[in-house]
This record gives sequence, C-alpha cells and structure tokens, in this order.
Amino acid sequence: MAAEFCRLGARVVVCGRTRESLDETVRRIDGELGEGRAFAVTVDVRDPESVAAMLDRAADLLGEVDGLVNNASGLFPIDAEKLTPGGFDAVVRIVLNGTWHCTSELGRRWLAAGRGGAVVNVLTPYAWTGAPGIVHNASAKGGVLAMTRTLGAEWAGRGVRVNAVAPGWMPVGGTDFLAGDPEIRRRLIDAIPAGRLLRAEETARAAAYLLSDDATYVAGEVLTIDGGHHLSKGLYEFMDELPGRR
Ligand SMILES: CCC/C=C/C(=O)SCCNC(=O)CCNC(=O)[C@H](O)C(C)(C)COP(=O)([O-])OP(=O)([O-])OC[C@H]1O[C@@H](n2cnc3c(N)ncnc32)[C@H](O)[C@@H]1OP(=O)([O-])[O-]
Ligand SMILES: NC(=O)C1=CN([C@@H]2O[C@H](COP(=O)(O)OP(=O)(O)OC[C@H]3O[C@@H](n4cnc5c(N)ncnc54)[C@H](OP(=O)(O)O)[C@@H]3O)[C@@H](O)[C@H]2O)C=CC1
Repeated sequence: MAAEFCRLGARVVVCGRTRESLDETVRRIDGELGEGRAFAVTVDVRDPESVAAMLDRAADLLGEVDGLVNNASGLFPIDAEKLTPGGFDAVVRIVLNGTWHCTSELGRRWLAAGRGGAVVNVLTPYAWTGAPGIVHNASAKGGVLAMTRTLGAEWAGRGVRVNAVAPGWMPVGGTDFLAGDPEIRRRLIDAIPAGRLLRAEETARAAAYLLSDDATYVAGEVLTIDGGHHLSKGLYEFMDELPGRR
C-alpha cells in the first residue's frame, strides 16, 4: 500500500513494531522511485504514548500529515468457546483500540490546528457479515466500522474525513498462505463472482481515492473491494445449475 501511494506521488511514513520489515519496505520503495518518498517509524498502536511519538516524528519527516491509514491487525483462528479473555483482548487492543489511538490523536491535532485531514480504516466485509472462527478480529473490525461511521459524521463539518476500505482476500501478509495452497485458492476463487483474488495495489488505489480531494464529500463510508464475494451467490448458489444458465 505504501509503495502504491508513493507511485501516485505521495510521501509516506510506514509504521509497525518491527524495524527490519519497515526498513525493507522503505528500501524497496527507494529502489523503485528514489529516496525521500518513504520513511520508517516504529510504533505500537496499542500504546497512546507510542502513537503520539510516531505522529510527532511523522510531522518532522513530512512537514504536514494529511492522511492516516489504520492498517495494523492481528488474528489467530480459534473456536470462540476456546478463546481466553487475554486472547480476545490481544486482538481487540491492536485492531479497535489501536485504530482509536491513532485516529483520535491525529484527529485532535487536525481539529486544534483548524485544518482538515483524511483517515482510512482497513476493514473487511466480515465487519458486517461476521466470521466464524475469528470472533475477536470480527468483533474488533465491527467496532472499527461503527467508529468509521460515527467519526465520519461527527467530524465531517470540520474537514476531517473518516472512511474505510473493505478488501476481500489478498494473498499477502496474514493470508499469503493462499498463494501456496492451490486447493484453498481454487475454492476461494470459485466463490468470488469476479473470478479472481484481489491485488494489493487495488486496495491501495481505493484507499488513495478516499484520501484524495476527489473524495471530499465522502464521509463515514465503506468502499468494499471484494469482487462481489460477500454478496456472492448467497442462498441461490444453485441458480448456476438451472437450465438456461451457462
Ligand atoms: C482472515 C482474512 C483477513 C486477514 C486479516 C489479517 O491478515 S490480520 C494480520 C494477521 N497477522 C497476524 O495476526 C500476525 C501474527 N499474530 C500474532 O502475533 C498474534 O496472533 C497476536 C495478534 C495475538 C499477537 O498478540 P500478542 O503478542 O499480544 O500475543 P501474546 O502471545 O502475548 O498472547 C496474548 C493472548 O493471546 C492468546 N493467544 C495468542 N495466540 C494464540 C493462539 N494461536 N491461540 C490461542 N490463543 C492465543 C494468548 O494465550 C494470550 O492470552 P492469555 O493466555 O493471556 O489469556
Ligand atoms: N490479507 C487479506 O486478505 C486481508 C487483509 N485485510 C486487512 O488488511 C490489513 C493488513 O493485513 P495483512 O497485510 O494481511 O496483514 P499483516 O499481518 O501482513 O499486517 C499486519 C501489520 O500490522 C502490524 N501490527 C500488528 N500489531 C501492531 C501493533 N501493535 N502496532 C503497530 N503495528 C502492528 C504488523 O507489523 P508488526 O508486527 O511489525 O508490528 C503488520 O505490518 C489488516 O487490517 C487486515 O485485517 C482485510 C481483508 C483481507
């Protein structure tokens, strides 16, 4: 996502807890586009003080911070009845609390300065469909959906826009196992009306639209990019088999 933003002309601070992976991302962007577009700053989004320090550093590096993408997440598949309080908390603190810490800290700064800005939260369609097997992450993403709509309305009149993208399956990061398992990949693709998996650059482009001035009248909205997957064939999957189809 950072690389695609830079290709579109942005200057970007990439954040996370692991210095090496941030530096690797910056190195890749430097190699493609030249130095000075991307910078690495470590942060733990669960810690408000770490978030404030990250935003101070981002402002030093960029001059002004115009946008924020809340992308950090974590999950492990588990039956709901086996999930401990600590396990639920661990995921909610990254996804829901982390999104709040970053958004509230930067939103306050923008409002105090009397200037606008744009936030894009990274959701998934299961924020509203639910996702058996990952109740912690689905609950947290559902919370971020409510936060997106609430702040989208609360801050729209003061130039701070809060929106979200909801990507379908991308064989990257937490789901890169998809690329290596032909059977899972085939079953997924079969269920997606668009007939293929999502490319990471497509998510980045959708987020870039919401961050851009082309979206100044878009507030509290969720842009779903899943090839129709969550709509899918639903209750009527059998319709494909009826005479006259295909
Ligand atoms: C699906 C499509 C969408 C995709 C989205 C993504 O890709 S998102 C990105 C995907 N990528 C990633 O998620 C990155 C890799 N994932 C992670 O690093 C972890 O999953 C994490 C997010 C929980 C880390 O949080 P942490 O460092 O704070 O963890 P900790 O070790 O300190 O444990 C805290 C609590 O959690 C419990 N617990 C932990 N693991 C398991 C488990 N497997 N089983 C059961 N329980 C588990 C542990 O027992 C403890 O609870 P207790 O005993 O105190 O009640
Ligand atoms: N992959 C997919 O198919 C889909 C992904 N999504 C969403 O896209 C986003 C990215 O997912 P993906 O790239 O797959 O996952 P990754 O696991 O690759 O990325 C998660 C990122 O979050 C960072 N992170 C985790 N915890 C923290 C923390 N406490 N503070 C700061 N950063 C943290 C990780 O860096 P580090 O560990 O170094 O801190 C890592 O860079 C997520 O919000 C996910 O829910 C949505 C739909 C589908």
